[in-house]
Amino acid sequence: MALTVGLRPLTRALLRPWARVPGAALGRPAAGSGDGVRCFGSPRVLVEPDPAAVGVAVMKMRNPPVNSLSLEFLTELLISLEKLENDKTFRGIIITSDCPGIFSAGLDLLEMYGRDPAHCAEYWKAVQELWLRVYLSNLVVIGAINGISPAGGCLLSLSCDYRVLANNPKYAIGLNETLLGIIAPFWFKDVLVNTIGHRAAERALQLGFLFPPSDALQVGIVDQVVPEDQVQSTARSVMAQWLAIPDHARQLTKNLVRKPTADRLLQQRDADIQNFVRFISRDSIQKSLHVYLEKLKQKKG
Ligand SMILES: CCCC/C=C\CC(=O)SCCNC(=O)CCNC(=O)[C@H](O)C(C)(C)COP(=O)(O)OP(=O)(O)OC[C@H]1O[C@@H](n2cnc3c(N)ncnc32)[C@H](O)[C@@H]1OP(=O)(O)O
Repeated sequence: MALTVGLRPLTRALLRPWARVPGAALGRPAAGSGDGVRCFGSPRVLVEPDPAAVGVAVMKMRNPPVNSLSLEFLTELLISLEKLENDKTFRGIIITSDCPGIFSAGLDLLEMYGRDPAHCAEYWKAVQELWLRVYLSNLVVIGAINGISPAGGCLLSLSCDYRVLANNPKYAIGLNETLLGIIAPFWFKDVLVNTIGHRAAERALQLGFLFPPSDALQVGIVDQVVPEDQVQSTARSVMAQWLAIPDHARQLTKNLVRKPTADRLLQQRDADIQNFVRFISRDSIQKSLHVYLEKLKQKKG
């Protein structure tokens, strides 16, 4: 899949420090790992082969405190995913979090608040890019959702082929954009509609529902809810089932199902960026973000 990234300077800047992280150089055996065992990643994205499953990589997101999807973090995720996609050793990835109780807090509000239009445009391009990369991946992508997953975190989860959520009432998942006074873009909406159906998506989106595990399972925004200590093992068993299907048949079928949705964005990426920049730059939207950020701060104090 040839995707235009437009992130090259940042990508290059990010690649350099990796070489300085012992055992973290992409595609090279890690220090302390056995010969030929690939263990790679970046400061915020830990990627390791699953020791219990051949051809499976576990990608752990580690951008504390809440795995918010900053531009740097998105870029690291993109690079890791691209490397995995190109590494014929791997047929599947399990995406999970290294931040206790939080899968991902979604898009980084500080990338959208008080920023100039050029920054917002670059940021949105990276958000689009991550979605396309995960959604259209040739690999089997399983989400092992071990924490709360609002908005952009939910989109990332919805882009996986299968979602396993830990059964903890704090771990809600959903597209809660309206609660922030912002609007989920059409492609977020499309993915939700594809997953839970039109009527359920209509309610969930307008009301900004964050579904706790039992409701999430009932509405179908996740495929399975399991005790917290079984999330990884369940993801692994599900992966085995998906990997039992010949890759070419599964990949072409995935493409058949997902391409029309992806194409809707691919056909209007620039317009989508411009819409985002126009929308997010409005005074009223900046005020809403300010209020929401203040609420997050006050919650603490
Ligand atoms: C047209 C626009 C389309 C946009 C589409 C998608 C939008 C999004 O994805 S917007 C992001 C939506 N996310 C949320 O609503 C989640 C917000 N966060 C929370 O509810 C809580 O932080 C969370 C439940 C995830 C974790 O709670 P706690 O463990 O109690 O942590 P804190 O709330 O104290 O947060 C720690 C620290 O992180 C900052 N934070 C949290 N979320 C974000 C975020 N999404 N972006 C940037 N920063 C975030 C929070 O403010 C705290 O910062 P400090 O006070 O500086 O420590």
